[in-house]
Amino acid sequence: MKYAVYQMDIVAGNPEKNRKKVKTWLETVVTTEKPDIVVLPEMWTTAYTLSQLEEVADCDGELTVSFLQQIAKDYCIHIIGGSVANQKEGGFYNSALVIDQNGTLVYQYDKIHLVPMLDEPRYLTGGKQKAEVFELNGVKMGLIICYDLRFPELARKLALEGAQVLHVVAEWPSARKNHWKTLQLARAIENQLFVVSSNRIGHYDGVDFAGTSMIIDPWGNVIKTGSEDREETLVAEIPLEQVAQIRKDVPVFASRVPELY
Ligand SMILES: NC(=O)CCC(=O)C(=O)O
Repeated sequence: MKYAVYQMDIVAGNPEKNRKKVKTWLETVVTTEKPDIVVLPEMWTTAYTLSQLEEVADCDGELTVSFLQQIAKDYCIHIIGGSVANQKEGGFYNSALVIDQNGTLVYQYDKIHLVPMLDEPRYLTGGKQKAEVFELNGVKMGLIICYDLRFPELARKLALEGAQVLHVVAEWPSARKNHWKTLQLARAIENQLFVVSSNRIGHYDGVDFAGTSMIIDPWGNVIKTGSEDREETLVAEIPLEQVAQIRKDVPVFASRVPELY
């Protein structure tokens, strides 16, 4: 399975410009790299313009869902569509989207853990649905959003349900960039799966974002990593058979004794 990750800067509060930007990137990357699956960052249509949500948020995933569905069909690619500010059920959510190559919305996940350091609890409602695994090309996968990375029990639940790849879509600040790198490696190693992340670069409202998007194998080897401050595309094939191999060689799932902890 060949990945292309977009480590992008985001135009604050301008969904139209960001959709255009993503469309241009996709048109180029699909032609030059021919990926099976692409990954976008967190809140990529708006950035953290939380005080303007009434004006900039999607309504029930629109317009972004139909925009990504059309692209997925046109280019026959799977899209881990990052997340968008999303107005529904009387609140605003940070909703991540997964669209398959037929244009079907196969999974939507509303961020469960709202991040106090970026004021999310003041403006957003936390997700109420359980996080689940989803399948693309018959491969079980998981998806979490940024601050969720700090909660190992969430990634472990997805791994126990069979996820072989964990996607992390993020707007992680530079102030805590060593946490960003270390926690991604930890989630990959402890759960023996691939971690594929897309983090934004640039700044908004006095916050610098850390970039350093990553593709990590289940041994904790970094296959690809982005810079801290440049827009980039990370491209890599991931050898999925490594997941079964490491789980055989280092059988931590078989060694667990959850009834004692
Ligand atoms: N967008 C986020 O969830 C940021 C998370 C963060 O700043 C942290 O965990 O530290």
